[in-house]
Amino acid sequence: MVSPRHHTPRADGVLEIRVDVSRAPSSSISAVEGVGFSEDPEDASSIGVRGMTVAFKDLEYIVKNSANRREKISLLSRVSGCLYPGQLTALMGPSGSGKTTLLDVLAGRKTVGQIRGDILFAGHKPSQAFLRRFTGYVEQFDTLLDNLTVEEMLMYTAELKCELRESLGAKREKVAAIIDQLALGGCRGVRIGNALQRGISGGQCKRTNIGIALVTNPRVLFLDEPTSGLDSFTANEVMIVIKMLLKTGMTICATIHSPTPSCFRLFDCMMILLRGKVVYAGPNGLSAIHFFEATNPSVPHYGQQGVADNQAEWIVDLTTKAERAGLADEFAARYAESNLRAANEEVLARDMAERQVSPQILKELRTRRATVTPFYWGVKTILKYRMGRDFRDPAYLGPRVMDKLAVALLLMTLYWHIGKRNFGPNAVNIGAALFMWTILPGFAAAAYTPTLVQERPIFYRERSDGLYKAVTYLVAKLLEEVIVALVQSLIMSCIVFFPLELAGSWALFWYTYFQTTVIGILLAYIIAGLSPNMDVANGALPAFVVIMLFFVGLLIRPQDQPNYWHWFQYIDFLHYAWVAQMINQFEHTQIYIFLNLEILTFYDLRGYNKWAFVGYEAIFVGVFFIFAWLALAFVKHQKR
Ligand SMILES: Nc1ncnc2c1ncn2[C@@H]1O[C@H](COP(=O)(O)OP(=O)(O)OP(=O)(O)O)[C@@H](O)[C@H]1O
Repeated sequence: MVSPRHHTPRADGVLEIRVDVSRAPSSSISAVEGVGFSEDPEDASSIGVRGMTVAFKDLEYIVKNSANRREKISLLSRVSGCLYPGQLTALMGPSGSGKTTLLDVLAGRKTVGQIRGDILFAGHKPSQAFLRRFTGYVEQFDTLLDNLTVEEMLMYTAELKCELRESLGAKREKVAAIIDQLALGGCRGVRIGNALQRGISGGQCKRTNIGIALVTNPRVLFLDEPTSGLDSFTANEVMIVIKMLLKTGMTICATIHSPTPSCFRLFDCMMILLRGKVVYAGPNGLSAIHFFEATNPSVPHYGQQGVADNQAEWIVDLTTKAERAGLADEFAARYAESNLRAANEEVLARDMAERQVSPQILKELRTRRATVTPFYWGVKTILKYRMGRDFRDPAYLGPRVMDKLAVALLLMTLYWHIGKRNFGPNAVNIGAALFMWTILPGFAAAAYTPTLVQERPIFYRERSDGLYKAVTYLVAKLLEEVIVALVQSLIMSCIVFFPLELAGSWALFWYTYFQTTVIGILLAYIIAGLSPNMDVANGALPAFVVIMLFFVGLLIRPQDQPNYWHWFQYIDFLHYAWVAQMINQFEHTQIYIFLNLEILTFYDLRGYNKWAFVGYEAIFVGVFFIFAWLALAFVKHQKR
């Protein structure tokens, strides 16, 4: 895109665009006057700059039309342009014009659709891992962990995103510098909070999100509506902070809908889209206004009475009205035929040419590793920052402990000393008590779905940022739950086993319950991973558990089940758990129930090894773990 430094206003106020291609940013050293930004880190380190030219040509983005799934539509049409180091570029246009779509395409964040055209970073096609590791993307909506303070959130990201060889001290210094740079010092120790429990302000949230993107010193920073939802003062404050980042030579591109005049002035260049087509690409401000006035004689003149009297408003008014009047194609055609476009194309041709870059940059551009920290480090860091806070949060512990405690107390009081009354019909009651004890972790698994479903935007953002792999997140979440389950199961099994005076091994009684809880957690993760939202998860989990209850063995004996349902008991982990508990209870007694049938014989369980059933159930831990991983890693609910 022709940079502002290549424009001169004429005496009559009309912008004359003089392109000196030989001086336009094009090679490894950009020719932005007076700045001398470099794409070579060796040079960069000496002058502290890190930008990179992003050139894109004839971009098309094709998706299935959501209004008619049999039809395909193009949301971007032949979009070409360039982003330069040390420059702040605005992507403007009315709502729905394709700004976020273009930003996502450039940043490699699209998960659906087909992209055509070329996108080059420093003249080279980047790997997907490069985009995750060396570019920053600030989403429109905040994706922060509300339990952490601002400083913890940044340290958490730094520990997951920076190379292990960087010391903790160096990461702390980096975070301190970011806090300073983003003027977050006043709230560094304040909890981020959420809509219900207020923490930091909206502007501080936005700056914390920017801080997260800055942790690894990105070469290119993409921001989606960085000022949306902020009052004009806070919006200006955030934009000034972004503008300051240009000092490092970073390449920055932000979508912006209706900027305040002060925000608008901070942009160096802009690209305006209408219905996915470029209608202007060039310097910001008067240059754009003069372009529209010169190419569309019918547009109201800037400064004319009754017309918006600030540049940003004039441009927003013009483009929005043009879009609503169905003039998007006409505006796009005028840009396509303009000298400005021809000049832009000439500069772009230079920017697209493959250039020599340092081996270090080439290595970055070709990297295949989006995540730099190893699996164990990821698990440790997630637990370090999240677990302590969660364990102190009653809203976290409550659903994991209280429901089980209530049922355990009910079992204790309802079946008090039942194990002592070892006669016929009472054995059926003992079997029922063991049944309730066995199925409790199945129903209680409902407590584990919300965390995964609600955290999904954060999980997707952190994965896109290359913080960890799906398996790291899964193991960390599971370990955190397993610690609670371990303590909870030890207490509950004592509350139930001893007051009921049950027979057999307490270890089996406890361990089977604990193992069933772990399988329940994994089942909840599978369902959370497959469900598009909480409503589906809430409906699916109890439905699945209820189906499993029928095949546990108590409600209908396996030998009485019709052949076509017989297979189900083998995939019902609760069946194995209950059988193990029943054998544990009755293997050394001979209690006769209906028709003088001994209880284990009645259920066809006599002669089996109880620990074998514990072992069969253990297979579900492995199988469900794999399913949970597949669901988290490959089922994409984010369609962008
Ligand atoms: N699958 C789809 N089928 C049809 N239209 C779609 C599809 N996906 C996106 N769109 C449309 O593409 C357009 C571009 O969306 P995008 O989010 O990029 O707009 P935007 O300019 O960023 O808008 P805003 O300023 O409101 O965020 C919108 O009009 C949207 O409705």
